[in-house]
Amino acid sequence: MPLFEVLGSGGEKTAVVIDLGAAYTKCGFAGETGPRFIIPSEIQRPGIQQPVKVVQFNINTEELYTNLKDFIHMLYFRHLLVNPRDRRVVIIESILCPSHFRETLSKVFFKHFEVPSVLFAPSHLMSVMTLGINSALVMDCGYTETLVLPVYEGIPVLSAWEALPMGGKAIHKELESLLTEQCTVDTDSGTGQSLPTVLGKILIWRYIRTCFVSDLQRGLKIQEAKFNMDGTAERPAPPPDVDYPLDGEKILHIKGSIRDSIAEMLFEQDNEEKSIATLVLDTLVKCPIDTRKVLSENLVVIGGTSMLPGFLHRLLAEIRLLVEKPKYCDALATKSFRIHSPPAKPNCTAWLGGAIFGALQDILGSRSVSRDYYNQTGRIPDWCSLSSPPPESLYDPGKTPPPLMKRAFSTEK
Ligand SMILES: Nc1ncnc2c1ncn2[C@@H]1O[C@H](COP(=O)(O)OP(=O)(O)OP(=O)(O)O)[C@@H](O)[C@H]1O
Repeated sequence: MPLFEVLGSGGEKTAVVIDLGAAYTKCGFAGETGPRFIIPSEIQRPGIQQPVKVVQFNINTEELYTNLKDFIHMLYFRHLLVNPRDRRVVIIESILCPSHFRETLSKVFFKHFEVPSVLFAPSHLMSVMTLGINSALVMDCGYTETLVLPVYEGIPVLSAWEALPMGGKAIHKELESLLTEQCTVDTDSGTGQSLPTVLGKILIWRYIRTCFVSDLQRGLKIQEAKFNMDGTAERPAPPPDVDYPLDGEKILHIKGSIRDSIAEMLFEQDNEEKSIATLVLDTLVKCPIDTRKVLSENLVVIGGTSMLPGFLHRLLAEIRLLVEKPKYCDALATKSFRIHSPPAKPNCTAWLGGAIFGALQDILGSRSVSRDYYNQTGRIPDWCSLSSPPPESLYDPGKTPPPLMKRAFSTEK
C-alpha cells in the first residue's frame, strides 16, 4: 500500500478509473497523471484461439455479463491489484453506449464485485475537464467511430452530435488487405513471400505506426488519382518503403504508397458528402448561433486514431477549405478554428479527465450511484435521458432515500 495512504487522515482510498474502449481499456487510479495499464479490451477463452471482444453490443445479456465479469476480474486481480470493495469506480463512457451495456456493466460492478459506488462520466465532457475550460467542440476519433459532440458551459449538447463509422477499425481492415495483397516478407528461407504464409495473425496495430496522414494538397491528389478511372490524374511520388522487422529473421516490406494513402479514407467524402472534417462543421451548424464562435475556437481532438502523424494539421486544413464552400459559407459566419493541446496523449485524454474528476472526493461522493441505491432500486439513472423519472420519485414520502448521485455532468455540488 502506498505510504501516503497509510499516513493519510483515514480518508477514502483513491478511486479506480476505467475507460472501457472498443479496442483498448485504460485503467488506473484517480489523481494520477496517466493510466497504469492500457490493455486490449478482450479476453481469452480456453479452447478458442481468437480472443473475445469485451465491448460488443449485439450479444445476449448473459454472455455480455460473463465477458465483462471475467474482464473486470482480470483488471482488478492481474493489473490493478486492489480490492474492488474498497474503492469507488469512475467509468468513462461514450454517449452512444447502449443502455443495456451500461446496465450490465453496473450489475457486474455492484453485484459481483460489490464496489461501493460507480460514476458514469461521459468521455467528451471529461476531456474538456483536462483543459480547465467549460466549452469546447470535442472530436473522438477512436476505434469504431468518430464522434463529435459540443460541450457548452459544462453541458453536452446532445442534440448536435454527429458521428461516422470511420476510425481505427476501418483503417486496420484496409491496411490488412493492402498488406496481404501488395507487401512481401523476406525470411532466411526465401524472399518475396506473402504475409499470410509467414504470419498466422497479422498484428495491424504495429504496422499502422509506419503510416501517416498526407497534407491537404497531396491528399487531394492521391484521392483524385484513386477515383480517376481513365488514369489521367497522376499520383504524387510515394514516400520511401519501410523495411519492418517482424522478428530477428523476417523483414516485412511496407510500400510507401500504402503509408501515405491509408488514412485518406477518413477525409474522403462518402455518398452523403460526409467525412470526419464535415462532422465538425455539421455539428456547428446544429448548435445555437451564439455558441458557434466559442466552440470553433476550442476544438479538442481525442482518440488513438488522431495520433497518426499529420492528423491534426490535415483536419484543420480540411475544415478551413470546407468552410469556404457554399454549403457552410452561407450557414456559418465563424471562420476561425483552433485546436487545443490537452495535457495527455489523445487516447488517454478522457481517462485523465476521469482521473481529475475522481480525485475530487466530495464531488465523487455526491455524484456517484451508491451500492445501497443500486441494491434498492436495481437501476442506474440515465444521465442523458431527460424523460427518466427523477430517482427521488421512486420513494414513498417520508422514507429516506439511500445516498444518491446527482447528474454526472452537473457542476453544482
Ligand atoms: N501511435 C498511434 N498511431 C496511430 N494509431 C494509433 C496509435 N496509437 C493507437 N492508435 C490507434 O488508435 C485506435 C485505438 O484508439 P482508442 O484507444 O482511442 O480506441 P478505443 O477507446 O478503444 O475505441 P473507441 O473510442 O471506439 O471505444 C486503434 O485503432 C489504434 O490502432
